[in-house]
Amino acid sequence: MTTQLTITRPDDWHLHLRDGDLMASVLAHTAREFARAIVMPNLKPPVSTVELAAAYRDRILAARPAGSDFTPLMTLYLTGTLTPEEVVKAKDSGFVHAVKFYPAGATTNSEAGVSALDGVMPALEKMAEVGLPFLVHGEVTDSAVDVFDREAAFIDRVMTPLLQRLPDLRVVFEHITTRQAAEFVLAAGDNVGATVTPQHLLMNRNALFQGGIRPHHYCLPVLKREEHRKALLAAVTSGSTKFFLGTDSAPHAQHTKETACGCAGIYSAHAALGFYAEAFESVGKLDQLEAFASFNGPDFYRLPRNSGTVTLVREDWTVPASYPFGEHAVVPLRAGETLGWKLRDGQAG
Ligand SMILES: NC(=O)N[C@@H](CC(=O)O)C(=O)O
Ligand SMILES: [Zn+2]
Ligand SMILES: [Zn+2]
Repeated sequence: MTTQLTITRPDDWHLHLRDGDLMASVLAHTAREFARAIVMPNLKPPVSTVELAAAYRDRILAARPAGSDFTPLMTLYLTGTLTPEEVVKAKDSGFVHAVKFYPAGATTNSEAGVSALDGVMPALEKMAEVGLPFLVHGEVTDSAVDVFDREAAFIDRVMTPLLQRLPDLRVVFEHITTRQAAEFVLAAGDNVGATVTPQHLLMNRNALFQGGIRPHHYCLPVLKREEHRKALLAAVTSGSTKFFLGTDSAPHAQHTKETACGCAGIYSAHAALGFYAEAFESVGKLDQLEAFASFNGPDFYRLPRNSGTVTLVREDWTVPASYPFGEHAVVPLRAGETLGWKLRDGQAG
Protein backbone atom coordinates (compact mmCIF):
# COMPACT_ATOMS: atom_id res chain seq x y z
CA MET A 1 0.00 0.00 0.00
CA THR A 2 1.28 3.44 -0.93
CA THR A 3 2.05 5.32 2.28
CA GLN A 4 3.17 8.60 0.79
CA LEU A 5 2.47 10.44 -2.43
CA THR A 6 4.57 13.35 -3.70
CA ILE A 7 3.41 15.27 -6.75
CA THR A 8 4.23 18.54 -8.47
CA ARG A 9 2.45 21.40 -6.69
CA PRO A 10 -1.14 21.39 -7.96
CA ASP A 11 -3.61 24.16 -8.87
CA ASP A 12 -7.36 24.44 -8.34
CA TRP A 13 -9.03 25.42 -11.63
CA HIS A 14 -12.46 26.17 -10.11
CA LEU A 15 -12.70 27.86 -6.73
CA HIS A 16 -15.10 30.14 -4.84
CA LEU A 17 -13.27 32.38 -2.38
CA ARG A 18 -16.16 34.78 -1.58
CA ASP A 19 -14.99 38.13 -0.20
CA GLY A 20 -14.14 40.10 2.94
CA ASP A 21 -14.11 38.23 6.26
CA LEU A 22 -15.57 35.12 4.64
CA MET A 23 -12.67 34.96 2.22
CA ALA A 24 -10.12 35.55 4.96
CA SER A 25 -11.47 32.47 6.79
CA VAL A 26 -11.20 30.02 3.88
CA LEU A 27 -8.24 31.20 1.81
CA ALA A 28 -5.58 29.48 3.96
CA HIS A 29 -7.00 26.05 3.21
CA THR A 30 -6.57 26.55 -0.52
CA ALA A 31 -3.20 28.32 -0.23
CA ARG A 32 -1.78 25.36 1.72
CA GLU A 33 -2.41 22.85 -1.04
CA PHE A 34 -2.49 24.84 -4.27
CA ALA A 35 -0.09 27.25 -5.93
CA ARG A 36 -2.81 28.93 -8.01
CA ALA A 37 -6.55 28.89 -8.39
CA ILE A 38 -9.05 30.07 -10.95
CA VAL A 39 -11.21 32.32 -8.78
CA MET A 40 -14.89 32.36 -9.66
CA PRO A 41 -16.46 35.81 -10.15
CA ASN A 42 -19.94 35.16 -8.73
CA LEU A 43 -19.82 37.82 -6.04
CA LYS A 44 -22.58 40.30 -5.41
CA PRO A 45 -22.24 42.46 -7.45
CA PRO A 46 -20.47 40.19 -9.94
CA VAL A 47 -16.85 40.66 -10.97
CA SER A 48 -17.77 41.72 -14.47
CA THR A 49 -14.98 44.10 -15.50
CA VAL A 50 -11.19 44.03 -15.54
CA GLU A 51 -11.21 46.87 -13.04
CA LEU A 52 -13.38 44.93 -10.58
CA ALA A 53 -11.19 41.84 -11.10
CA ALA A 54 -8.06 43.87 -10.31
CA ALA A 55 -9.60 45.13 -7.07
CA TYR A 56 -10.79 41.64 -6.09
CA ARG A 57 -7.34 40.26 -6.84
CA ASP A 58 -5.77 42.87 -4.55
CA ARG A 59 -8.14 41.88 -1.74
CA ILE A 60 -7.22 38.21 -2.19
CA LEU A 61 -3.50 38.96 -2.19
CA ALA A 62 -3.90 41.01 0.99
CA ALA A 63 -5.79 38.15 2.71
CA ARG A 64 -3.12 35.52 2.06
CA PRO A 65 -1.53 33.95 5.11
CA ALA A 66 1.94 35.32 5.94
CA GLY A 67 4.58 33.87 3.65
CA SER A 68 2.11 32.46 1.14
CA ASP A 69 2.90 32.79 -2.56
CA PHE A 70 -0.58 31.67 -3.62
CA THR A 71 -1.56 33.28 -6.95
CA PRO A 72 -5.19 34.02 -7.74
CA LEU A 73 -6.08 33.68 -11.43
CA MET A 74 -9.00 36.01 -12.06
CA THR A 75 -12.10 35.56 -14.19
CA LEU A 76 -14.79 37.90 -15.51
CA TYR A 77 -18.49 37.21 -14.99
CA LEU A 78 -20.24 37.25 -18.35
CA THR A 79 -23.04 39.82 -18.36
CA GLY A 80 -24.99 41.18 -21.31
CA THR A 81 -22.75 44.24 -21.36
CA LEU A 82 -19.38 42.53 -21.87
CA THR A 83 -17.77 44.18 -24.90
CA PRO A 84 -15.05 42.88 -27.25
CA GLU A 85 -12.92 45.79 -26.01
CA GLU A 86 -13.19 44.50 -22.42
CA VAL A 87 -12.22 41.02 -23.64
CA VAL A 88 -9.05 42.45 -25.18
CA LYS A 89 -8.36 44.38 -22.00
CA ALA A 90 -8.81 41.17 -20.00
CA LYS A 91 -6.43 39.25 -22.21
CA ASP A 92 -3.84 42.04 -22.07
CA SER A 93 -4.13 42.42 -18.29
CA GLY A 94 -2.11 39.29 -17.64
CA PHE A 95 -4.18 38.50 -14.53
CA VAL A 96 -7.60 37.76 -16.04
CA HIS A 97 -7.48 34.24 -17.44
CA ALA A 98 -11.06 33.51 -18.49
CA VAL A 99 -14.66 34.64 -18.77
CA LYS A 100 -17.30 32.67 -16.86
CA PHE A 101 -20.80 31.97 -18.16
CA TYR A 102 -23.57 31.51 -15.59
CA PRO A 103 -26.88 30.85 -17.32
CA ALA A 104 -29.23 33.28 -15.51
CA GLY A 105 -30.89 31.45 -12.63
CA ALA A 106 -28.77 28.28 -12.87
CA THR A 107 -26.85 28.52 -9.60
CA THR A 108 -25.64 30.65 -6.67
CA ASN A 109 -25.43 34.36 -7.64
CA SER A 110 -26.29 33.72 -11.27
CA GLU A 111 -29.03 36.36 -11.49
CA ALA A 112 -26.70 38.72 -13.31
CA GLY A 113 -25.87 36.09 -15.94
CA VAL A 114 -27.19 35.95 -19.49
CA SER A 115 -30.03 33.66 -20.60
CA ALA A 116 -28.79 33.16 -24.14
CA LEU A 117 -25.46 33.65 -25.85
CA ASP A 118 -26.80 35.34 -29.00
CA GLY A 119 -26.57 38.81 -27.45
CA VAL A 120 -22.92 38.40 -26.47
CA MET A 121 -21.58 36.89 -29.69
CA PRO A 122 -19.20 39.79 -30.44
CA ALA A 123 -17.49 39.24 -27.06
CA LEU A 124 -17.32 35.46 -27.62
CA GLU A 125 -15.89 35.94 -31.10
CA LYS A 126 -13.20 38.17 -29.65
CA MET A 127 -12.44 35.53 -26.99
CA ALA A 128 -12.00 32.91 -29.70
CA GLU A 129 -9.74 35.30 -31.59
CA VAL A 130 -7.46 36.22 -28.67
CA GLY A 131 -7.58 32.75 -27.07
CA LEU A 132 -9.24 33.71 -23.78
CA PRO A 133 -10.92 30.61 -22.27
CA PHE A 134 -14.70 30.53 -21.78
CA LEU A 135 -15.75 28.73 -18.60
CA VAL A 136 -19.23 27.32 -18.59
CA HIS A 137 -21.68 26.33 -15.88
CA GLY A 138 -23.37 23.81 -18.14
CA GLU A 139 -26.98 23.45 -17.09
CA VAL A 140 -30.14 24.59 -18.82
CA THR A 141 -32.45 26.62 -16.62
CA ASP A 142 -35.69 25.47 -18.28
CA SER A 143 -37.89 24.42 -15.35
CA ALA A 144 -39.57 21.85 -17.59
CA VAL A 145 -36.30 19.90 -17.70
CA ASP A 146 -35.74 17.52 -14.79
CA VAL A 147 -33.00 18.85 -12.50
CA PHE A 148 -30.97 15.66 -13.00
CA ASP A 149 -31.10 16.09 -16.80
CA ARG A 150 -30.12 19.74 -17.04
CA GLU A 151 -26.46 19.13 -17.84
CA ALA A 152 -27.17 16.61 -20.59
CA ALA A 153 -29.79 18.96 -22.08
CA PHE A 154 -27.25 21.80 -22.01
CA ILE A 155 -24.90 19.85 -24.26
CA ASP A 156 -27.53 19.56 -26.98
CA ARG A 157 -29.09 22.98 -26.61
CA VAL A 158 -26.08 25.21 -25.90
CA MET A 159 -22.66 23.57 -25.97
CA THR A 160 -22.90 21.84 -29.35
CA PRO A 161 -24.37 24.85 -31.21
CA LEU A 162 -21.81 27.15 -29.56
CA LEU A 163 -18.86 25.07 -30.73
CA GLN A 164 -20.37 24.75 -34.19
CA ARG A 165 -20.54 28.50 -34.37
CA LEU A 166 -17.13 29.15 -32.79
CA PRO A 167 -15.09 25.97 -33.34
CA ASP A 168 -11.89 27.57 -32.05
CA LEU A 169 -13.32 28.93 -28.80
CA ARG A 170 -11.42 27.48 -25.85
CA VAL A 171 -14.08 26.11 -23.53
CA VAL A 172 -13.92 24.60 -20.07
CA PHE A 173 -17.03 22.60 -19.24
CA GLU A 174 -17.00 23.27 -15.51
CA HIS A 175 -17.76 20.73 -12.79
CA ILE A 176 -19.05 18.02 -15.10
CA THR A 177 -21.33 15.48 -13.47
CA THR A 178 -22.57 13.10 -16.16
CA ARG A 179 -21.43 10.36 -18.51
CA GLN A 180 -22.79 12.48 -21.36
CA ALA A 181 -20.55 15.42 -20.44
CA ALA A 182 -17.46 13.21 -20.06
CA GLU A 183 -18.14 11.67 -23.48
CA PHE A 184 -18.77 15.05 -25.02
CA VAL A 185 -15.46 16.43 -23.76
CA LEU A 186 -13.52 13.33 -24.83
CA ALA A 187 -14.96 13.56 -28.34
CA ALA A 188 -14.42 17.32 -28.69
CA GLY A 189 -11.30 19.05 -30.00
CA ASP A 190 -8.28 19.99 -27.93
CA ASN A 191 -9.85 23.38 -27.29
CA VAL A 192 -12.41 21.78 -24.96
CA GLY A 193 -11.54 20.65 -21.43
CA ALA A 194 -13.39 20.03 -18.19
CA THR A 195 -13.00 20.36 -14.44
CA VAL A 196 -14.23 17.64 -12.10
CA THR A 197 -14.99 18.12 -8.40
CA PRO A 198 -14.13 15.71 -5.58
CA GLN A 199 -17.77 15.27 -4.61
CA HIS A 200 -18.80 14.08 -8.06
CA LEU A 201 -16.00 11.50 -8.01
CA LEU A 202 -16.80 10.27 -4.51
CA MET A 203 -20.57 10.39 -4.17
CA ASN A 204 -23.72 9.61 -6.06
CA ARG A 205 -27.17 11.08 -5.49
CA ASN A 206 -27.96 8.60 -2.72
CA ALA A 207 -25.66 10.75 -0.57
CA LEU A 208 -28.32 13.47 -0.65
CA PHE A 209 -30.77 11.28 1.22
CA GLN A 210 -28.55 9.14 3.46
CA GLY A 211 -30.72 8.66 6.57
CA GLY A 212 -32.50 11.96 5.91
CA ILE A 213 -32.01 15.02 3.75
CA ARG A 214 -28.35 16.07 3.67
CA PRO A 215 -27.95 19.76 2.83
CA HIS A 216 -24.15 19.60 2.96
CA HIS A 217 -24.16 17.21 0.03
CA TYR A 218 -26.19 19.61 -2.07
CA CYS A 219 -24.38 21.44 -4.82
CA LEU A 220 -25.06 22.35 -8.43
CA PRO A 221 -24.99 20.56 -10.72
CA VAL A 222 -26.60 18.15 -8.26
CA LEU A 223 -25.02 14.72 -7.60
CA LYS A 224 -26.06 12.13 -10.15
CA ARG A 225 -26.55 8.35 -10.38
CA GLU A 226 -23.73 5.89 -9.72
CA GLU A 227 -23.25 5.20 -13.45
CA HIS A 228 -22.28 8.85 -13.90
CA ARG A 229 -19.86 8.86 -10.99
CA LYS A 230 -18.19 5.80 -12.48
CA ALA A 231 -17.97 7.42 -15.91
CA LEU A 232 -16.34 10.54 -14.43
CA LEU A 233 -13.84 8.46 -12.49
CA ALA A 234 -13.01 6.51 -15.64
CA ALA A 235 -12.55 9.74 -17.60
CA VAL A 236 -10.21 11.45 -15.12
CA THR A 237 -8.07 8.32 -14.72
CA SER A 238 -8.07 7.46 -18.44
CA GLY A 239 -4.87 9.32 -19.26
CA SER A 240 -6.79 11.94 -21.25
CA THR A 241 -5.26 15.38 -20.76
CA LYS A 242 -8.64 17.12 -21.11
CA PHE A 243 -9.69 16.77 -17.49
CA PHE A 244 -8.27 18.80 -14.65
CA LEU A 245 -8.74 19.45 -10.97
CA GLY A 246 -11.37 22.02 -10.05
CA THR A 247 -12.78 21.60 -6.57
CA ASP A 248 -15.72 23.98 -6.91
CA SER A 249 -15.17 24.45 -3.19
CA ALA A 250 -18.14 26.70 -2.46
CA PRO A 251 -18.49 27.74 1.18
CA HIS A 252 -21.86 28.83 2.53
CA ALA A 253 -22.58 29.69 6.15
CA GLN A 254 -24.02 26.73 8.03
CA HIS A 255 -27.37 28.41 8.73
CA THR A 256 -27.89 29.15 5.02
CA LYS A 257 -27.59 25.46 4.16
CA GLU A 258 -29.44 24.01 7.14
CA THR A 259 -32.69 25.75 6.37
CA ALA A 260 -35.97 25.34 4.46
CA CYS A 261 -34.35 26.52 1.21
CA GLY A 262 -30.68 25.70 1.53
CA CYS A 263 -27.92 27.13 -0.67
CA ALA A 264 -26.09 25.02 -3.23
CA GLY A 265 -22.38 24.47 -2.67
CA ILE A 266 -20.00 22.05 -0.95
CA TYR A 267 -16.94 23.18 0.98
CA SER A 268 -13.96 20.92 0.20
CA ALA A 269 -10.86 23.17 0.35
CA HIS A 270 -9.84 21.85 3.79
CA ALA A 271 -8.87 18.46 2.33
CA ALA A 272 -9.23 18.78 -1.43
CA LEU A 273 -6.16 16.86 -2.54
CA GLY A 274 -6.86 14.03 -0.08
CA PHE A 275 -10.37 13.66 -1.47
CA TYR A 276 -9.04 13.31 -4.99
CA ALA A 277 -6.37 10.84 -3.82
CA GLU A 278 -9.09 8.75 -2.23
CA ALA A 279 -11.11 8.77 -5.46
CA PHE A 280 -8.16 7.90 -7.73
CA GLU A 281 -6.97 5.21 -5.33
CA SER A 282 -10.42 3.61 -5.28
CA VAL A 283 -9.82 2.52 -8.87
CA GLY A 284 -6.11 1.81 -8.46
CA LYS A 285 -5.06 4.91 -10.42
CA LEU A 286 -3.15 7.04 -7.92
CA ASP A 287 -0.41 7.31 -10.56
CA GLN A 288 -2.79 9.41 -12.68
CA LEU A 289 -3.41 12.02 -9.99
CA GLU A 290 -0.41 14.21 -10.76
CA ALA A 291 -1.37 14.87 -14.39
CA PHE A 292 -4.95 15.68 -13.37
CA ALA A 293 -3.93 17.92 -10.47
CA SER A 294 -0.74 19.55 -11.71
CA PHE A 295 -0.22 19.23 -15.49
CA ASN A 296 -3.44 19.22 -17.50
CA GLY A 297 -4.78 22.50 -16.12
CA PRO A 298 -1.72 24.69 -16.76
CA ASP A 299 -1.26 23.08 -20.16
CA PHE A 300 -4.85 23.94 -21.13
CA TYR A 301 -4.56 27.51 -19.80
CA ARG A 302 -1.13 27.90 -21.46
CA LEU A 303 0.53 28.69 -18.15
CA PRO A 304 3.75 27.17 -16.85
CA ARG A 305 3.48 24.11 -14.64
CA ASN A 306 4.44 24.75 -11.02
CA SER A 307 7.80 23.94 -9.56
CA GLY A 308 8.03 22.41 -6.13
CA THR A 309 6.03 19.51 -4.76
CA VAL A 310 3.41 18.64 -2.18
CA THR A 311 3.26 15.41 -0.25
CA LEU A 312 0.27 13.51 0.99
CA VAL A 313 0.88 10.96 3.72
CA ARG A 314 -1.35 8.11 4.74
CA GLU A 315 -2.46 9.23 8.15
CA ASP A 316 -5.90 9.18 9.68
CA TRP A 317 -7.28 12.51 10.81
CA THR A 318 -10.72 13.68 11.78
CA VAL A 319 -12.35 16.54 9.92
CA PRO A 320 -13.71 19.17 12.35
CA ALA A 321 -17.48 19.57 12.66
CA SER A 322 -17.09 23.07 11.26
CA TYR A 323 -14.59 25.80 10.47
CA PRO A 324 -14.98 29.53 11.19
CA PHE A 325 -16.53 31.45 8.29
CA GLY A 326 -16.47 35.16 9.05
CA GLU A 327 -18.76 35.49 12.05
CA HIS A 328 -20.46 32.23 11.09
CA ALA A 329 -19.39 28.61 10.52
CA VAL A 330 -18.98 26.47 7.42
CA VAL A 331 -19.56 22.72 7.54
CA PRO A 332 -16.88 20.99 5.47
CA LEU A 333 -17.24 17.87 3.36
CA ARG A 334 -16.96 14.78 5.61
CA ALA A 335 -17.38 16.87 8.79
CA GLY A 336 -16.67 14.72 11.85
CA GLU A 337 -15.44 11.81 9.74
CA THR A 338 -12.01 10.25 9.39
CA LEU A 339 -9.92 10.77 6.27
CA GLY A 340 -6.99 8.56 5.32
CA TRP A 341 -4.78 11.04 3.43
CA LYS A 342 -3.25 14.07 5.07
CA LEU A 343 -1.21 16.89 3.59
CA ARG A 344 2.28 16.95 5.07
CA ASP A 345 2.85 20.39 6.54
CA GLY A 346 5.51 22.82 5.55
CA GLN A 347 6.67 21.55 2.22
CA ALA A 348 5.32 24.03 -0.33
CA GLY A 349 7.86 24.39 -3.12
N1 LIG B 1 -21.50 24.71 -7.15
C1 LIG B 1 -22.39 25.21 -6.32
O1 LIG B 1 -23.28 24.48 -5.89
N2 LIG B 1 -22.36 26.50 -5.92
C2 LIG B 1 -21.48 27.52 -6.37
C3 LIG B 1 -21.84 28.06 -7.72
C4 LIG B 1 -21.50 27.14 -8.87
O2 LIG B 1 -20.34 26.77 -9.06
O3 LIG B 1 -22.40 26.78 -9.64
C5 LIG B 1 -21.47 28.66 -5.36
O4 LIG B 1 -20.97 29.74 -5.67
O5 LIG B 1 -21.94 28.45 -4.23
ZN1 LIG C 1 -21.33 26.29 -11.37
ZN1 LIG D 1 -18.49 26.77 -8.83
